[in-house]
Amino acid sequence: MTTARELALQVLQSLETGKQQSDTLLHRSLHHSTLNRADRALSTGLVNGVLRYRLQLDFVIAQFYHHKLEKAAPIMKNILRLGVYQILFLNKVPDWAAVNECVKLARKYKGERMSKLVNGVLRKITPESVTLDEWLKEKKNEEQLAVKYSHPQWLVERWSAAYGNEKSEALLSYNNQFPSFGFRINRLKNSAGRFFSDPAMAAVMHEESGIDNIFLSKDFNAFEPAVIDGRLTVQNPTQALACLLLHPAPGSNVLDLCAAPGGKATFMAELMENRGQITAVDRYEQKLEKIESHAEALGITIIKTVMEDARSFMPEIHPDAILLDAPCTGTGVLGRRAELRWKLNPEMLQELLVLQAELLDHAAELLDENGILVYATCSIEPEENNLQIYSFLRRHPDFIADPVGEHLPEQFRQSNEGCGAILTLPGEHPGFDGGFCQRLRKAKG
Ligand SMILES: C[S@@+](CC[C@H](N)C(=O)[O-])C[C@H]1O[C@@H](n2cnc3c(N)ncnc32)[C@H](O)[C@@H]1O
Repeated sequence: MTTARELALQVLQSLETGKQQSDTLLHRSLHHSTLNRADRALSTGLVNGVLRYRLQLDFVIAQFYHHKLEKAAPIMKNILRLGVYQILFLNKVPDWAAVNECVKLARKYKGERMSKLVNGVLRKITPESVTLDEWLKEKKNEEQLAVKYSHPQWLVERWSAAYGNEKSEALLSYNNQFPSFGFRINRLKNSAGRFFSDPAMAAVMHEESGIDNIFLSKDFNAFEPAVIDGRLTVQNPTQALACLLLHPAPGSNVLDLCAAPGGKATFMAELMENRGQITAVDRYEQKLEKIESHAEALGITIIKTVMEDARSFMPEIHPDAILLDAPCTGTGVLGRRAELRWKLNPEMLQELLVLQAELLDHAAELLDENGILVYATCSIEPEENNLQIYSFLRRHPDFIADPVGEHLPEQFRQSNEGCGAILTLPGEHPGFDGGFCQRLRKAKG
């Protein structure tokens, strides 16, 4: 039988070669396993922990491993990472148990000689023998932070430059915490009062997010049945802000240019009381199927999906409003997507900036006078957010920033009223991911 640690190792190994995300792989492996609840939680915690802390774990292993770690087989690195993660971060697992289990895995997958090597390295690693501060004290500040919070150094340097050292350290720390889930109550089927009059739902730990009909909870499983039957949608409150900024009226005609998997399209349909039309464009057929099944579960009938490149899509009539939730680096959601921080690089950012500008330019052409354009990202990089908008406004003097309006919670209205933009940094507002949204209006047709 596959143990919790072996399952975690298998998921980590699949990530080395495949293109799928860790949560998809974990979900699939757990679905087919016979592990009990505690072991499932252990596998999940190990995969997420090893992915997040990879840089720090490798730094620690390198102090005790007397060969070139880069040259070790990926499975050896992953077994060592699993061992060190348990020793340093999981207080409930005794060190000897962590070591023994990793030695067994090394024996099974790499033979006796490698199991001895794993044993030799892991036995030397204890919370006392790991003196990170001492090892790092000669390094420059950004390098220290990169290892301490296990983030790529180029990102640490960007955030220190953009937000200063203190804020940047708070962001790094937040990204290693277990974030809450946001749940949106489907107002087409329910009110918040009615939803929580169900004693099974009321009994689960949850808190208000500050946005009507959206609450936060760490307990995904307890709310899953309500997600399946369409009373709830999983949505972080930051994602909801972009829809509230647009706030389409019932009966209006909205174009959602990068729509899948449909979290925002379905929220806009709920705000529109399922009256009017939302054209949901995305490039990928499989992703559009997700919007369709999502809308069906929620009882939404006004979303029409279109598979096309949003840089050339031409609607039959000009819409009243466009939501452009652009592809982005996702640096506002690194706490939620454990491996994403290692997949990003500065070249990718440059490519995305070009794509975002092209999408914005095409969206601008599709609006008539007084048409509304809301641009959103789940990034906290200024180039993808306010700087992207400054360039857009320079290229399109017919657009102006539009006030954020009364549909937003008070805390987001205060300082943002005039500029029409909201930036949330991860952890700054409890439960809110990082992200950006901007409301623009075409002043001249
Ligand atoms: C940030 S996600 C959108 C999330 C979505 N708005 C939601 O709330 O669920 C960006 C989407 O843009 C799509 N995309 C990327 N490039 C595109 C393009 N050139 N044309 C249309 N869609 C594109 C991706 O497939 C992805 O689904």
